[in-house]
Amino acid sequence: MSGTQPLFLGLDLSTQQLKGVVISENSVVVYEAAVHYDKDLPQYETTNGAILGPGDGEVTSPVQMWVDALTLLVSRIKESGVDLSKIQAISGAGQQHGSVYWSADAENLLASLDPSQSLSEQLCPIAFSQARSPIWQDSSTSEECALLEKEAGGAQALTDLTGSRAYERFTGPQILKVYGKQPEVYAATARISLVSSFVPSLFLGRIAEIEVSDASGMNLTDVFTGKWNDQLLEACGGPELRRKLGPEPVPGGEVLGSISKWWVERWGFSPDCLIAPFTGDNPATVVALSAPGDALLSLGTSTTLLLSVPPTGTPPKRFTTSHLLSHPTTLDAKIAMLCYKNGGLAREQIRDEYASKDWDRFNQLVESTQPGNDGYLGFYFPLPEIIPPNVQGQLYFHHGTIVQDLEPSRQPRAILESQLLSILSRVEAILPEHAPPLNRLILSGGASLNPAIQQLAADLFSMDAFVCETAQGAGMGGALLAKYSWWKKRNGGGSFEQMMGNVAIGLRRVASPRKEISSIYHSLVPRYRQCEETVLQKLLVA
Ligand SMILES: Nc1ncnc2c1ncn2[C@@H]1O[C@H](COP(=O)(O)OP(=O)(O)O)[C@@H](O)[C@H]1O
Ligand SMILES: O=C(CO)[C@@H](O)[C@H](O)COP(=O)(O)O
Repeated sequence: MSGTQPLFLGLDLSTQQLKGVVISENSVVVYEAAVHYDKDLPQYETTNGAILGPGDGEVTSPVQMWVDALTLLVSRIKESGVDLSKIQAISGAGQQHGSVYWSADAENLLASLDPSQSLSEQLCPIAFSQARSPIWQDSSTSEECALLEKEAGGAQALTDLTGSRAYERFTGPQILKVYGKQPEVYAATARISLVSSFVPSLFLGRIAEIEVSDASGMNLTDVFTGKWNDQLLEACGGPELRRKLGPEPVPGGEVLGSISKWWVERWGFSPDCLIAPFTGDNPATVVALSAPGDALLSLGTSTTLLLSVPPTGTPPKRFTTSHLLSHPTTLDAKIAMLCYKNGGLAREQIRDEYASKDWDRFNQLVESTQPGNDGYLGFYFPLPEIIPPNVQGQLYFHHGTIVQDLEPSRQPRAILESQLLSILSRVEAILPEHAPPLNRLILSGGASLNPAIQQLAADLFSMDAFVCETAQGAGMGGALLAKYSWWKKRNGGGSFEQMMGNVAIGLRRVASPRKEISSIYHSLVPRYRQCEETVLQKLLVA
């Protein structure tokens, strides 16, 4: 497959799957594949890629499952006919915030991998001081968040410095929990990786540097310089944390090194294949699919709204209710983000309960009801939510008054409308003053190919909605970052935009807003806000 031309591999180790996108030099998708953790690796007994508990709010994933997923994915890519020796560079993305704890043996083991044995056999469990990694769905660190905000001088002060107030899922509070509550694990931990720096470590044969944009989801860096902040490091892990995290974060598109011998000898990769830093799945999607003026709605396990903030002389405002992230390839640019935990899985629960576990039936019900749902609104938070923080449960309203029940046929529309109205009610506030007005809605992630969701999103945000040729926006971003590292090495430098040149990633318009329906949604925002106030009073869990 793909003749003699150079290929680039982008991986995305996300919540439910590990995905891979192979692109050609002109950025066309040559092959995509995925390993679904629950289905393909059932021995790890995950549900939607994760394990809940044993502690309250704890959510983890087995590190060995991710190691096995990587080799299974590479075997699928190879079996499909892709010539692995043509892959010039590998980069990718990881679900944000999750952390991997390496033991003191890890560096040596990674450096001396034996091609006659599997990665899993050689690394698991000995290379890790914790067999399970806390992931972004974890909400067990409220105590640590309060401590960190106090240390930083309050929630706003921490937000001004790092781009976010302390969030339970952010890696700083997660590390503080290990430091404070499992001192023996902390002491046995030589290095800590993000999910995004864990995967390139397996390719490099050494522990990889953390990438600057994903580092800004830790509450440990200055969002403007991209550097570790000593006060925050000390607060989350004492004097040893700097060493455990490794060097200062690196920008995307750098060359970290070449692929290790294990991959060359066992799989047939070229010894010259470059390994570039992986970033977070959300920043990777921004890099691949959007520009300032786009609202990017990622509909994966989480639902996230991402805005690319162009460089400017004035630093953008930081809000305690949203995130500002460093940008993977442009130090002065930023990414504004809203993230919801109850996204895809909450929609799936409604599909299973009221639409016979079938998306077509779900869509029929959406289409058989009217925009605005005749005054009904539903709020759905099976897991403790991020926005609004720490609410859990379900609540229905009719014209702003709580009602006990909602007809089954109205449920699919109710969940879509309330999830998206939550974003609409916030998006204006997080758009920085100097950013261009929003004029395109880009959809990505598993639900982005659903036509009922496409139309409802276009109507609700009053923008044309577009999708990419692949729903794997983060994998595509990874592949482009891989190509960028290769291109930059060949050209002796240059920006990501220069590398992209005139080759725009193909976006297809899938829905256009209908004016009369958009105005119904806009008029619903005050009512939505009023109901959300009630939700905060009734469903707050912490
Ligand atoms: N036709 C569809 N309509 C709505 N949602 C869908 C559809 N197909 C898949 N999904 C959703 O996509 C989600 C997975 O998306 P994906 O972007 O792969 O997630 P992640 O990257 O977090 O692993 C699933 O939870 C599923 O609910
Ligand atoms: O926590 C966040 C962002 O802050 C999540 O968006 C994770 O990055 C997981 O992403 P998906 O697996 O849902 O794409």
